[in-house]
Amino acid sequence: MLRTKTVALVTHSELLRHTAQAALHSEGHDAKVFHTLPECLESWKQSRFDAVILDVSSRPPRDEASLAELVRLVGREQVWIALPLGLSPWTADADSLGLKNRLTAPLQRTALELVLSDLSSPRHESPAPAISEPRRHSASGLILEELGNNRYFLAASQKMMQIYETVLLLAAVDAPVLILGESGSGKDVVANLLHRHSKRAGHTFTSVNCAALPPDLLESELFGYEAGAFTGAVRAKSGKFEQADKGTILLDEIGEMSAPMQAKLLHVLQDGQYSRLGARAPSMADVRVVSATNVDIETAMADKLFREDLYYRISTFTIRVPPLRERREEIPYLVEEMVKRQAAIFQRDPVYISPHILSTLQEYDWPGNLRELSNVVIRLQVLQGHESSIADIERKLSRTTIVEKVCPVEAPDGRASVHEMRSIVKTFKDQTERRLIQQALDNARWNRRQAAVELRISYRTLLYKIDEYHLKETRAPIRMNGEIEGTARFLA
Ligand SMILES: Nc1ncnc2c1ncn2[C@@H]1O[C@H](COP(=O)(O)OP(=O)(O)OP(=O)(O)O)[C@@H](O)[C@H]1O
Repeated sequence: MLRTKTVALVTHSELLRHTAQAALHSEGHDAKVFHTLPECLESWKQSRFDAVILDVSSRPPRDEASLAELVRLVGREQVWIALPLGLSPWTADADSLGLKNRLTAPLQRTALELVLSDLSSPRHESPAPAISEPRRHSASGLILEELGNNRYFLAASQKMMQIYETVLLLAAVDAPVLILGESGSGKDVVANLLHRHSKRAGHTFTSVNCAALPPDLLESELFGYEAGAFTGAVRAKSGKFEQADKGTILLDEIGEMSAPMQAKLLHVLQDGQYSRLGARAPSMADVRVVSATNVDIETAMADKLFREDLYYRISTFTIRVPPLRERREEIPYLVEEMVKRQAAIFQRDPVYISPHILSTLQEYDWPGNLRELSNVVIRLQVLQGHESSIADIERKLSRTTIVEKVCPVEAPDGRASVHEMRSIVKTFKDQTERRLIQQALDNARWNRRQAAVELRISYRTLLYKIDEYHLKETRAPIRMNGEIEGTARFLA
């Protein structure tokens, strides 16, 4: 049976205090919350706890001596430190004390769950160093795998960890895989990972964007051509299927492949043979075919835009990569990794990402997924964490909030028509205008001329607006003697 654990949390954040207590209690554990390290140390002397989480982002006073003492008493393995992204003096303390258990601030509930699952793991029965393996960083619970050319696969959410497990399973079988997901969500990365874990890893991984080329060009790109196969084909050229011999080919954006090309590809997949354009004899294709698309392939089939028989050929297994907005808990880890890599590229220190920026990044919906996130991180690195780097995102976020407030009910098809959008914008404009005018009038104690000057509109316009918005004096008028009507009566 799982033993109840007591986790000490050093934080200044009330929100985290509540989240942590709720998370720990719901799992049947105890939480002790302290504001400072000395308080935590003092309590340890009374009764011990199983782990300490130090939340540095809430800016507790820095206290190296107490931290060192706590680490000595509690044990390095039992201390987790939640560091903000980028450089922080606490990072140096954590380094010098050899603290390997690091979490990313602001702390999330999932991070607490990680600490708990780590506490329940066998390594805590017989303490062993928490040094991360090259691939799995058990302390922070993420998977980070290099794919070459500064590309990597990072998984820190349950959903992406499951994808990683699925990829390992599918890598062992040589069957076609179809990867679905929005643009920029990481389909290419997943295909690459699949290749690297397969027995084909020693051979080429290549990808072809099926939407980028017209059918004829795509055919020669995939299968190659012989000299003289068409005007301009001076020399023979190998195609991607040939170049990827014994390796893996990714047919990216397959959902947008033309009908004639779909028919040709189907033949290749059925017979395992392809022919260079103009060739007399076919060649054998020893290639694993992985396909990817962001098109809704089922709708494409229903609309007769995608062949059903081809679909069944390419989709023995299907992996759905979730959009970033469905795995927001991963954003701090992704940002940290991206910052680290961008800093190395720009030969600068990793930029400090403030908790405010990080929470903004976590709130945003990321229609461009990780590609968009990566661009924002580049901006942050170049502009040294200046908040202007995320001005666009903040604008889009506030726009969403306004629309949600003004039009909380979604249209049946989930979209708002142009007409609805106009009316939303007008409602919002009217509400704001009304509020501003009311405020100016109140400030001017309903002296209309003064309010008009303040609002920089004409007196006539103001009168018109008062009428239009049915504005009324909300304060009691001031009498000539300076007493407010009513108040004077009350006092009397
Ligand atoms: N799990 C991940 N870990 C680290 N980086 C990732 C991950 N997923 C995606 N990326 C990065 O995000 C960017 C977009 O990823 P990728 O090209 O794989 O997306 P995609 O779904 O294939 O996009 P498209 O549909 O536009 O081809 C790349 O820079 C990639 O390295």
